[in-house]
Amino acid sequence: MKILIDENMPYAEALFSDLGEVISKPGRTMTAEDLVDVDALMIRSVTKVNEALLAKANKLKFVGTATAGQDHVNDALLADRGIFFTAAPGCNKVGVAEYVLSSLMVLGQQQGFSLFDKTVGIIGAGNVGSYLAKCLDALGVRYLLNDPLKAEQGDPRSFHSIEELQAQCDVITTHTPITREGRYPTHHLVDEAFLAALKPGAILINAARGPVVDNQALKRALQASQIGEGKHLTAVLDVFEHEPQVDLDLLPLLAFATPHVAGYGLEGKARGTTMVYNSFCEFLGVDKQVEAASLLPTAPVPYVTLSGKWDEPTLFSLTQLVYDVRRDDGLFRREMCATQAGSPEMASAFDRMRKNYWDRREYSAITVAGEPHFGLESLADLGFTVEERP
Ligand SMILES: NC(=O)c1ccc[n+]([C@@H]2O[C@H](COP(=O)([O-])OP(=O)(O)OC[C@H]3O[C@@H](n4cnc5c(N)ncnc54)[C@H](O)[C@@H]3O)[C@@H](O)[C@H]2O)c1
Ligand SMILES: O=C(O)[C@H](O)[C@H](O)COP(=O)(O)O
Repeated sequence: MKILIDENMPYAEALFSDLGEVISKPGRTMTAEDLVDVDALMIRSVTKVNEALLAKANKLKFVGTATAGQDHVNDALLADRGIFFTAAPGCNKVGVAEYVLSSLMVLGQQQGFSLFDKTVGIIGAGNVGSYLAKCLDALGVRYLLNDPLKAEQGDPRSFHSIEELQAQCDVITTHTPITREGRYPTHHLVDEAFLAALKPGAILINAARGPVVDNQALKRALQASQIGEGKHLTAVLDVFEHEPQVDLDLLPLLAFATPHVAGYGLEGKARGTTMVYNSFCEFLGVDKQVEAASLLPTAPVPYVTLSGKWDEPTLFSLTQLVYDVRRDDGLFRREMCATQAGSPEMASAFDRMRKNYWDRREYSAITVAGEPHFGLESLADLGFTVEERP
């Protein structure tokens, strides 16, 4: 059996080699030719599964994407051809939420505000949005949820309109799929009118899909904001319209910019790979299942002892010890600015940074020890492993 995998899928080569012959290729440039005689295809978001890719897929029975987003896969086409399809919903929700928290805490330090005083608007209350809400609950930070689809499905949480978010929220963060049809399309959900209705000083974060935000409208709004016209806005983008190409006029206007790595924790990638692996084993009727946690190394700083009840600066230190968005932002800007807009070198640099991504961890990789009254419960709710000491 031949199994074709994206080379940017940690742990996949070792796991899938147990089940067949593994061929590993860059996901973005896979072609129809690569699928000749291939039985199973394991991908990430950069491989478009469409008519063109499947044109020579004479043996394909299974496609697995180790990602939450599924917009790169024509699932109706796979169903038509009787090809089994599976994804990894929720695999990287923790990483994305920790990306948002890092961005807000660093911005708080730079702009002189406390996250605890802010109201956060979460657009899209699925896996990522709900996990972020859980983290904000742990910290006691106010938030409003917007998700008309969940509201219509009878989700018992309290949902708010976009207008309510725009009027009340200091931060708006998008966690929807990219959709162009239906009653609630998300393509350019954040457009000129959306931006004009934000509170002065608002922060916008997009770690969903690039085209959820109209990048040209955002650029105009940020340019106006910079020369003191319009309202003062701050924007953080992990995803871009037309990536791996990046608008070099937009880049300097962003507070933080990263190459679609918000969900790139080692845990998230291991979960994505094992979810697809486990599903493939079930599909084959093979009695094997792998726990993502069993694949993970110990974190570089696995244990921290608190000397007292944590406060905001301690929370900053603890969370940034795991993930500081400035690390990715700095490297990304250097890499992008060394290339020409629209060039193949820019696309290569974008993908290289993702392929060679560092071993980022989630809060759970650190055990925080302290006395019971040090506020360990909220840290546990935030995702840290905690150890109570008498
Ligand atoms: N940057 C990254 O690394 C990264 C990582 C994970 C996911 N993502 C992206 O984020 C998206 C969300 O991830 P998830 O795991 O939470 O997906 P999910 O499917 O669990 O949740 C998406 C939610 O968005 C809601 N939604 C759809 N259209 C909406 C609209 N118009 N307005 C408000 N809400 C709407 C859905 O009802 C659903 O509850 C993914 O589809 C993917 O595109 C990016
Ligand atoms: O949808 C997701 O899960 C993420 O956006 C995505 O997986 C990011 O990583 P990639 O698949 O592009 O490597």
